[in-house]
Amino acid sequence: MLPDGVLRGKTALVSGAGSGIGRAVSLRLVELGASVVGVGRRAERLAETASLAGEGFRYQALDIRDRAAAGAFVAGLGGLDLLVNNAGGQFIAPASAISPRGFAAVADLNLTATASMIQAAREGLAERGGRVVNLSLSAPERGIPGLAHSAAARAGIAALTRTLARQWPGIRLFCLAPGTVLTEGVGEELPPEQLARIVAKTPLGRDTSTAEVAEWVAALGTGIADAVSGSLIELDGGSGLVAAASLNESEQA
Ligand SMILES: CCC/C=C/C(=O)SCCNC(=O)CCNC(=O)[C@H](O)C(C)(C)COP(=O)([O-])OP(=O)([O-])OC[C@H]1O[C@@H](n2cnc3c(N)ncnc32)[C@H](O)[C@@H]1OP(=O)([O-])[O-]
Ligand SMILES: NC(=O)C1=CN([C@@H]2O[C@H](COP(=O)(O)OP(=O)(O)OC[C@H]3O[C@@H](n4cnc5c(N)ncnc54)[C@H](OP(=O)(O)O)[C@@H]3O)[C@@H](O)[C@H]2O)C=CC1
Repeated sequence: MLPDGVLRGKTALVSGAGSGIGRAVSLRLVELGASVVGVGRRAERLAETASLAGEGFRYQALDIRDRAAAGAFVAGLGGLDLLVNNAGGQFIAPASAISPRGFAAVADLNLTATASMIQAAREGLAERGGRVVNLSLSAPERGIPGLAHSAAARAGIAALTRTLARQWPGIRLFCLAPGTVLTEGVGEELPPEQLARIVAKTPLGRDTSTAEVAEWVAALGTGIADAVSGSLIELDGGSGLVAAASLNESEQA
């Protein structure tokens, strides 16, 4: 789809590069010519991505919630063309079963640590007219039963994305919100029958592939996206138009 070599000379940082969407994004960016730095907590998963990517990908084991280490690492990279905040996740639970610590853990990963990554990369991105792509959830503002903590955090990132798009016009920022992407990670959270039911309810009756997410991330790193900033782009088969999926058996808990 995108022309060969369109990202040649560009440097990208991808969090959560050792699995699922983050791995697919990293491989595609390298294929299009970018130099990619991948981070995540598990070095062995990052090493697997490196063996698939070959030259053009290097990695560092890093917990993005460790503000000091993450900040120093990101700032040490210098000029950056693309920051992909893909590391994220949550546990599925009724709102009434989410303890304050559970809420804080999910908010920390998906909101505060992600915001710190953007802050740490700001100078390096500004030098190069860089871009930030924040992976989000489809329709967080419409509410997602089962994901009260994560929906709140991702709605926060959407608001941050819009605010920074106004305050930092030298950097373009986007939220990219897949609906259901059948990764190992989502498979650990939900059984296949429930995932199939969620997918069947989308207007397009389909899931989103990791390759499709990767192509959008790559496109947002090119001139195609020059006229856009602050937007939430939903790659969700239209599911957010009808209602965000409920991940709890009962919506009232
Ligand atoms: C269609 C779907 C769309 C979405 C797709 C995807 O995102 S795909 C990606 C899919 N992959 C993922 O999302 C990644 C998987 N998720 C994770 O890695 C982790 O949940 C985490 C990083 C979000 C938090 O990790 P952490 O190490 O910081 O947390 P910790 O272990 O230290 O616990 C802190 C608090 O949380 C509480 N708590 C924990 N679990 C549950 C539960 N099930 N129930 C209730 N509560 C739970 C725990 O009890 C404790 O509170 P307490 O008892 O002290 O009051
Ligand atoms: N799959 C889906 O249907 C959807 C996914 N998303 C979002 O897309 C993103 C990728 O999801 P997916 O690939 O499916 O799932 P994964 O669970 O495979 O991806 C999450 C990645 O984040 C990394 N990560 C988690 N916590 C941290 C941390 N504290 N510091 C650094 N890295 C961390 C994990 O690596 P490690 O454990 O080694 O640190 C892992 O590589 C997530 O934000 C997810 O919520 C959004 C909508 C739908």
